[in-house]
Order: sequence, then structure tokens, then C-alpha cells
Amino acid sequence: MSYQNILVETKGRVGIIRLNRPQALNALNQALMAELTQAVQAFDADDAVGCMLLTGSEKAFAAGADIKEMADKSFIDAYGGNFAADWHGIAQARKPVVAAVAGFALGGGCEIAMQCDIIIAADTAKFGQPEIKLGVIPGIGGTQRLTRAVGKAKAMDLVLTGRNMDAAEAERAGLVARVVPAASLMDEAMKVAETIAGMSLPSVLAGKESVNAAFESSLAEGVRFERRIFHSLFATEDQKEGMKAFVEKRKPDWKNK
Ligand SMILES: CCCCCCCCCCCCC[C@H](O)CC(=O)SCCNC(=O)CCNC(=O)[C@H](O)C(C)(C)COP(=O)(O)OP(=O)(O)OC[C@H]1O[C@@H](n2cnc3c(N)ncnc32)[C@H](O)[C@@H]1OP(=O)(O)O
Repeated sequence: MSYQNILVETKGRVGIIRLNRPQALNALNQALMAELTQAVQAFDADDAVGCMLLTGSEKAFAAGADIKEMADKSFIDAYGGNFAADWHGIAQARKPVVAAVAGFALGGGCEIAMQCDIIIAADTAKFGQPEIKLGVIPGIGGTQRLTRAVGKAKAMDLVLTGRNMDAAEAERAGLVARVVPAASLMDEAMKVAETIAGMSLPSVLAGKESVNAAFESSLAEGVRFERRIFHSLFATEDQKEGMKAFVEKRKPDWKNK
């Protein structure tokens, strides 16, 4: 598959997607998002891939949705065309997606980073939802995922003032898992992705699904859901291999089933 707006490669069991619209700081347009969704779906379906990694450039992970593409659209264009209804492909992936963020992750750029499961940020990263400065608000999950990630106070601050937060503030706030020197961002993010890709795939899929269930259910229901998934993993060969390997003091040889 050849793409115009993204670069795609596989390293070991990690599927890597790099946004590639440097002339517009990786601004997200319809064409880029269609390619990104296609690449994510392809890696999700590829048995040779256990984890995905999404990244941009040194200057910009993504500077938001493409303002020039949106500027002249009408309400009927947006509402009638159901803009962005199909911009949730990352969040719909079953396999984990690690975001390696350097530079600007603004608006839709911050939103697609939050659709990922783990954000590893370079110390140069800047996160924000500046849509209010354009007379709009976030449109692909920003007000919902940011509030769940950092809490109402900081989400309101960012959404209503349009200010950015740097990597350190984003880590303190709980948006970012780790902050690393910009020069080692890809190495560190790849270590995370390779570690996940080296685990038994059924338990990785189950772990992601169970953590995400916390956003959609009460504590009691979530605990019950998690327990059922925990029970179900005892039907896998990998649970037997994983626990046997521990007892025999050796590394497990996962079969991903
Ligand atoms: C059927 C057809 C449908 C078509 C519409 C489909 C829409 C689908 C729905 C989308 C839903 C998205 C929802 C999302 O929440 C909305 C947004 O994300 S709105 C955008 C939010 N982002 C921003 O406001 C940031 C804008 N950028 C900046 O503030 C600055 O560029 C910067 C990041 C602070 C960097 O500043 P500088 O270093 O000075 O760099 P420049 O500004 O000179 O930028 C360089 C170059 O890149 C272009 N560019 C940058 N950001 C964008 C952008 N978001 N869209 C388009 N182009 C961008 C900039 O114009 C420069 O280009 P040049 O002028 O040199 O040609």
C-alpha cells in the first residue's frame, strides 16, 4: 500500500506510522486521516504486529486539523457531511497504540494522541486544544478524553483559554506517561512498544479492553467485567505457558493463543 501523507514501516512486531505532511506541521486533513485509519486497521489485522507506534516530526506531532480545509465549510457541510465521524480509527484499534510526541500536538493533534493508549513525550512536546481561538471547540474527542485524563479544572483551562501545556505539565497532569529527552524519544517509545509487542497478544488485547472499560462503566461493573476477562484468560495456552515458565524459572514462549 502506498501512502502520500504518512510513512509506514514494521520493526519486529511493532507497526510504525509517521505522519508526513511537514509543510503543514502534519495538519490533519481528510486524505491524511483516511490513510492513517487504513494503516491502523491494517496493523490491527496483521498477526505479525503486536503493538503500534504513531509519531510525527521533531517540530510537530500534528498541529491540529487542517484549518485551510475547514475554513470555508458551512454548518450543512459539517453536519450534513458528519465531519470527523470517521476520525476515530485509532481509538477503535484493538491492539495498543503508543504515541511518540515531539513538538506541537494541538487540537486534533492532541486528540489523536489521546486516542492512543500511551503517550511518550519528548521534552519539546506542547499539548493544547486551541480550537476556541478559531471560534470552535475540539471535535474528535478532546473535551471528553482530556477531562478524563487531567480532570475538569485543567481541561476547562486548556479548552477555554486555548493555551498549551508543556511536556512536564502534561506529565504532572496525567496526560503523558513519560517525558524523555527529544533525542531519545523514538528509542524510548520503541522500547515501550516492543515490550508490549513481546507479551502474549490475548492478554494485551484483554488488558487494553479492560482498562478502557473503566471509562464506560461503574466501578462495580468494571471490576466484574475485569474478573470475567481474568477468568477467560485461563482458557488460553499462554496462561499455562506464562505460569509454567515462572515456576520453571525461564522466559515464556508465547503462542499468542
Ligand atoms: C468533505 C470535506 C471535509 C473537509 C473538512 C474535514 C474536517 C473534518 C473535521 C475535523 C475535526 C477536527 C477537530 C479538531 O478538534 C479541530 C482542530 O484541530 S482546529 C486546529 C487546531 N490547531 C491550531 O489551531 C494550531 C494552528 N497552528 C498554529 O497555531 C501554528 O502553526 C503553530 C503550531 C503554533 C506553529 O507556528 P509556527 O512555528 O509559526 O509555524 P506556522 O504557523 O508558520 O506554520 C507552518 C505552516 O504550517 C501551516 N499550518 C500550521 N498549522 C496548521 C493547521 N492546523 N492547518 C493548516 N495549516 C497549518 C501554516 O499555515 C504554515 O503553512 P504556510 O503558511 O507556510 O503555507
